[in-house]
Amino acid sequence: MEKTKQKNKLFEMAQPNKKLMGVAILLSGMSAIFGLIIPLVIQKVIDGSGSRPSFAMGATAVAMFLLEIAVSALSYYMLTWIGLKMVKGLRERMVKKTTAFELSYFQIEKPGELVSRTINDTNLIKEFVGEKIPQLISGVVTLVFTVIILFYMDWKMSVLIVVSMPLCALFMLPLGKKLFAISKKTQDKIAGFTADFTQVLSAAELVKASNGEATMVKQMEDEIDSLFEYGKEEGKVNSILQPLMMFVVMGLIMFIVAYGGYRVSQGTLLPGKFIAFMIYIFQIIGPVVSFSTIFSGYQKVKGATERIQELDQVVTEDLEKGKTVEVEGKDIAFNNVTFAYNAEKTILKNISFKAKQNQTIAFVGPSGSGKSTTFNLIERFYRPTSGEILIGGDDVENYSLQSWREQIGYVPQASTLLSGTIRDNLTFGLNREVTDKELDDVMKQACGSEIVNRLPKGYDSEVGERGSLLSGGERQRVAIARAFLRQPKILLLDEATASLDSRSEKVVQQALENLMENRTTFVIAHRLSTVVDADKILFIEQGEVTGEGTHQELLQTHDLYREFCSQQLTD
Ligand SMILES: Nc1ncnc2c1ncn2[C@@H]1O[C@H](COP(=O)(O)OP(=O)(O)OP(=O)(O)O)[C@@H](O)[C@H]1O
Repeated sequence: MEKTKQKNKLFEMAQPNKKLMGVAILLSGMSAIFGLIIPLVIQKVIDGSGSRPSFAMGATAVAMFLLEIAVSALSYYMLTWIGLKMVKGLRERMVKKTTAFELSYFQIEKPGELVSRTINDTNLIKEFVGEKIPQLISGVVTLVFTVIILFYMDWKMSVLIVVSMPLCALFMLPLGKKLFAISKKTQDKIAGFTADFTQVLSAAELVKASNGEATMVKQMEDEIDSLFEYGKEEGKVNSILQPLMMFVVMGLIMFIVAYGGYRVSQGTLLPGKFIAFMIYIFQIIGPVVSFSTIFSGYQKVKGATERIQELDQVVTEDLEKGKTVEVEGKDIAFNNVTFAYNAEKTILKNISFKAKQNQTIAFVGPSGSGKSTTFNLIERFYRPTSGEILIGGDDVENYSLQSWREQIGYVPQASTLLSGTIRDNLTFGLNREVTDKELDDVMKQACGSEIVNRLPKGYDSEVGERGSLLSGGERQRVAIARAFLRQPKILLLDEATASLDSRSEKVVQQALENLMENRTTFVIAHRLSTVVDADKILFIEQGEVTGEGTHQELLQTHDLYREFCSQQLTD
């Protein structure tokens, strides 16, 4: 029961072209039948009533042979195509699905696991559909027809073969099962290895700065060692399985040759029939041997499908559900918002505040008090556990995520860029053509014209992996220009602490001030000038707003704020 369910799911997920698959299967069966006719023709040619082998018979054998090759090639190609198409569909589905996962998934799972599922697991499925299914179909057809023909030709010899088949299986089955167990462990290990290795590569800076190379190499070596051990185990089983299979098959053939030879010498079996019989035996050896690999292939595919299906359980975002939001002229408010990432700890407790259009609201407070979490809620990466976020008095949940996020420009503390060109980074996610004039304008507003002028290829210069070819200040300005290009109504700024030198900082600060003009801005403030200029400051301690007002008001009423200003804020 379970088996059928899994298989159905695979086909449901990958949606193969059923008609084409039917035709390919039919062709595969036909090629097997052509192959079976050939020995019969050969028998007729040899035993044909004492006369010379006829030309027509010879030509028929050759024609059958050519037909078998042509039909089998066509069916093989069609099934490979179907397999590839299934993998293409599965990969597209997985990429679409994984990019829609809620942010929390990426904060827990290792990205390498996903990469392994999308590449390795789907490849297993392709191999199964493209190689094992054709083998299975032509194998079954060949086996069934061969057994019928053999019985028709000589039942005594056929009984010998049919009885010995299950005996072969008896030897193979336990070894096949062992092989499956090893291959499953290997697949899991490969996924883990991919995950860890991807992580090491993406944290190269940290690894180098902490002299962590040796530790990482050691960790990778351990994984490579266990893959080596599994490989050796698999090799051992195979090294027994292959000769054993050969031994059994050769034993069977020798027995049949001896018995058949004896019958020919006694005159109870015609030589042509004997040769045809032997050809049939050779024809079914392949399929019988391949059944064991099909069995283990199916088990692997089952594992792969299960892993892919697990992804269906992950919660995804529906970007388009809801009305299109219009922010112009509306207040943004938190109404008694409480939030917890998990059951262990409540991070924000009953937060309420209101930002009028184009006001600047600054969040100040000790590290870990929940400032970035507030941003996460405004971006709607997470939902409040209770309470609501309002736009013009209406719950933001009523509006589509896509239209909401279109209204928000986010400039993080240390801007990470995508690998690609400056143009790619500026226009990323935009669904329209952008002219160089527009890019010039936004780079100017972001005080970044000189970055583009300096680079030989201008906007088409590569920024390197995560923007590593640019300086921190340059990356910031590209990120600010990106925000300008979107013309967002709401701005989320996470001010840099001390990562930039004073000249860069001044330029970046100027760019940010340009950006903040005529936008409702929420800023995690680390600078005195920002809090002095802010319309409202929210002092957050352990997830609670303990002070609210202008800089002057808080200076007078809030002891910790006063202390904070003198110790934590720069300039
Ligand atoms: N994805 C997450 N899952 C679980 N807990 C989290 C997650 N992100 C943050 N936290 C926890 O939530 C609390 C508030 O974190 P947050 O990043 O909002 O603080 P912050 O005020 O922005 O701190 P900082 O000024 O140091 O950036 C911290 O205790 C943190 O450990």
